[in-house]
Amino acid sequence: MLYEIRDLKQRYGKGPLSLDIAELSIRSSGITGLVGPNGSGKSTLLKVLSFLITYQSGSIIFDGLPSEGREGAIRREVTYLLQDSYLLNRSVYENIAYGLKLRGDVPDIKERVRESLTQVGLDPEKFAQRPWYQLSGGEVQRVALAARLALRPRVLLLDEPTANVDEASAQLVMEAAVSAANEYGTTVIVATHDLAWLYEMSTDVVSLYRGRVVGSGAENLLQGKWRLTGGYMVREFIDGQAVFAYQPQSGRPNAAMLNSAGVRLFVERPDAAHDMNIIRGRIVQMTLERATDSVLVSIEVGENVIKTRMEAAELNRLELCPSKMVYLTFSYAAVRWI
Ligand SMILES: Nc1ncnc2c1ncn2[C@@H]1O[C@H](COP(=O)(O)OP(=O)(O)OP(=O)(O)O)[C@@H](O)[C@H]1O
Repeated sequence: MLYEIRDLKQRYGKGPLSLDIAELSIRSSGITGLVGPNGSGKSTLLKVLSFLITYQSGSIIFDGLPSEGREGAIRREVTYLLQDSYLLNRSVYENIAYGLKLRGDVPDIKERVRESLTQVGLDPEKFAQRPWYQLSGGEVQRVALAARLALRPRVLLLDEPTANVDEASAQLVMEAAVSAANEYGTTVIVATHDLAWLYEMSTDVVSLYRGRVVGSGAENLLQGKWRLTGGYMVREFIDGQAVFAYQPQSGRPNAAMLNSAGVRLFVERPDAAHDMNIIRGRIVQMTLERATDSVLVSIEVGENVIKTRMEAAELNRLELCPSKMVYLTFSYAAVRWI
């Protein structure tokens, strides 16, 4: 494991806790996707992992040793790419060479710049001497990534790296990050809403909600208005369908998680069963998931998307494909309160 976090609490000023993580491990050379609604703490966690901000309590073990007192040294091994990158007011070449020159330990800077430009899909002959203002938004983001890859970082932290770039650039950014993990053993951690990152590229997924780690990604967050009716919790969707769950044991329910493992799909309406939800939805996406080698199926139900994993053979047997209507079943007990 590269990071081992225990009992970490972080808040900005006198505000509420923005991170409250009992335990989280991030393995070396993997691609970890961070997922969660806006404000759930993804960017804050990236900043903590890069030691750019401090936390109030808890501990982080980095590479087997406590991080306390080593923050400066760790910061040199970690590099951080934001959603919108800024380049120095110089050529592409100078932007990438800058960090290498600061380090002073790279014998062939020219070659390293060429390699990293090629890695992000930019032809060095065409791009190296271009000034920054002759680049598109997607190219700026790729040059910024190339500048980080050139450093061969131990850890590459990416915060919504493909949110504001064209589709081709987004694909190249993803591929470059994956190749850094595979070729140089870089540990990649990416905060994103992009399902392709999360389920095609990631080897691990961490789900955050209100600063806490609530699962490993394929859980479904059923936010919104739940009401208590006849001893059950009920959540109505805009299409008139409703989902039932047992009441939480204690405390006020915030949001509900439905683990994808509890969801089954049928083409024909299955028979009703005791304390079992049966709802209808449309398949909107199917993604081969690298980490598990199964297929993640996303089904739209009212204003929600519910995800479930299936074996490819089972998908073929049921002849499922995007746009097909299906029935989903899950027991009332499959809904967990967080
Ligand atoms: N500099 C700051 N000062 C005060 N509060 C902050 C600061 N940055 C973030 N927060 C708060 O910390 C919480 C977590 O925010 P964070 O940006 O980490 O979430 P996020 O999951 O990255 O959200 P998004 O997907 O919108 O980027 C939020 O409640 C946010 O308002």
